[in-house]
Amino acid sequence: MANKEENGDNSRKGAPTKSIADLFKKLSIQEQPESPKKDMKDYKFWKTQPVTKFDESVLQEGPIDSSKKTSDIPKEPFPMLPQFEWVTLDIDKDEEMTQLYELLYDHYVEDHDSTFRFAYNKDFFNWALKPPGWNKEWHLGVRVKATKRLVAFISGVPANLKVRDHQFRAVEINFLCVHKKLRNKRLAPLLIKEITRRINLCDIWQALYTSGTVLPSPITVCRYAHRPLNWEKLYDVGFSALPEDKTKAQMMAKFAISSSTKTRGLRKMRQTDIDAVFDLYNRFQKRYEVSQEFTKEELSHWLLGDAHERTLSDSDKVIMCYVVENEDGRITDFFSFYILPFSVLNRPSFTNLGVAYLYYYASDTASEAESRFDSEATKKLTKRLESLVSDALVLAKNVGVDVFNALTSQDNVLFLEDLKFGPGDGFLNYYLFNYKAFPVPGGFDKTTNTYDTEKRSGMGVVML
Ligand SMILES: CCCCCCCCCCCCCC(=O)SCCNC(=O)CCNC(=O)[C@H](O)C(C)(C)COP(=O)(O)OP(=O)(O)OC[C@H]1O[C@@H](n2cnc3c(N)ncnc32)[C@H](O)[C@@H]1OP(=O)(O)O
Repeated sequence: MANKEENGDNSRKGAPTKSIADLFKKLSIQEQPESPKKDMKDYKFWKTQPVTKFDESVLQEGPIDSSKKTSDIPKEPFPMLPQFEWVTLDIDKDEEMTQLYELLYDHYVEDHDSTFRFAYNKDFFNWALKPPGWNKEWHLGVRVKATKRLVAFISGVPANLKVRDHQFRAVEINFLCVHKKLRNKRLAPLLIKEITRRINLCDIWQALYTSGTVLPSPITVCRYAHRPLNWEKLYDVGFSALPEDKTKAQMMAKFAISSSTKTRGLRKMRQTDIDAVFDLYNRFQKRYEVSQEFTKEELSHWLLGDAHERTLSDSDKVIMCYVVENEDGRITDFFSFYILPFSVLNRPSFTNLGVAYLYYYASDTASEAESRFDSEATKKLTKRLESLVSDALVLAKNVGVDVFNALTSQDNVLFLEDLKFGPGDGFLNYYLFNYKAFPVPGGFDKTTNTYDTEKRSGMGVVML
């Protein structure tokens, strides 16, 4: 397993100042799960919301408050502070898309010395915010009345969730952001209440969201892992450091990636594969405790992107999906990853750092096994996932990705260590709004601080 040293934390030689784990932590994607949380009574906003309390033991799964009907929901927006106004952002308009991009670029991330930033772009937002059934009303912003400047945002997209045997309509909430100068003024609770109102009016009462911040109460916590693909560049931009006892050549050799893929029958997914991929996805995801039930149209969007995305060259794509077609023409596996680069500031030699995130995958391998945890089935699946994800690393590197990230969710812990993903320092909390659920394994063991290959994770959903 690549440890902190190998990823460069703490033991530094020369210029680099950050490690991969450190950087992603600073970018506030994550936070230690043990980070001090307040007493429940001090969550002035969250204690008023239908969420599981920290010390509450869940006896039965299901909605927390199912008493409300759409007719009970106010038709008018919540009152806004006098200098500000609500705005429903129209990201089909270039100007409004740019405002969103600028807000998030400057204020969403928290790299303290501002060397790296998420390089969001229009294609990414079109993919992330406009899946089938998207609702403009759920792209909610706040503007300064006098200048019309966009200073806060929150978004929701529709999702059908399955928590164990229960399926329900929900939304996924993402990109909550308040301008740095307006922090700690209770704008976030207002945004959350207003988006809840707009979603409730559509007769939807549950939501899934993730955050690095500890809130009442995570249903699971997953850990990030990082796999350097271009160690030398990561070193040059100050992203990775050189351990005292290693040479640059040794580090490059350690993280070397072959230039071609190995799986026979591997090719890009096409629209015509959707029936087979849909079937594979459903059979594979059934094995998890929390999953998302897609329509074929939704799955096409999430794996192939929208019509515009499909015309982009590989190096500009946001989402990439590959299938394995066997000799009989049957699709046996698929995997996907999405790309969200960082801008590198103050470094003349590089302007961008390619970052990919493992997304959905499925395999026929061992699918006939009665239990997900059957030992023979696990062995076979481990081997298969190792080959598939190795190929994903090759493909990502070929389109300019420098570091490949994965969580400990899905079945990822089966291959992370062997494929040299270094465990990150940070964690991602998953939350359900207005739904009580038993805890879900997150894929790492807090007591031994290792990937939990025994229980693995029950979280099948990948959030952006
Ligand atoms: C049915 C439909 C339901 C739909 C809604 C479902 C719920 C969706 C929930 C949202 C899911 C978002 C998913 C993502 O996008 S997670 C990404 C969050 N964004 C960032 O980290 C970007 C940088 N940070 C910021 O822009 C601000 O610091 C934010 C906006 C995060 C808070 O702004 P600010 O720092 O100026 O604070 P405040 O004075 O306005 O408000 C303070 C209150 O806000 C609570 N707080 C702090 N951080 C978060 C957080 N990440 N999720 C939920 N609540 C959070 C905090 O505990 C306190 O409440 P309480 O402690 O007093 O109780």
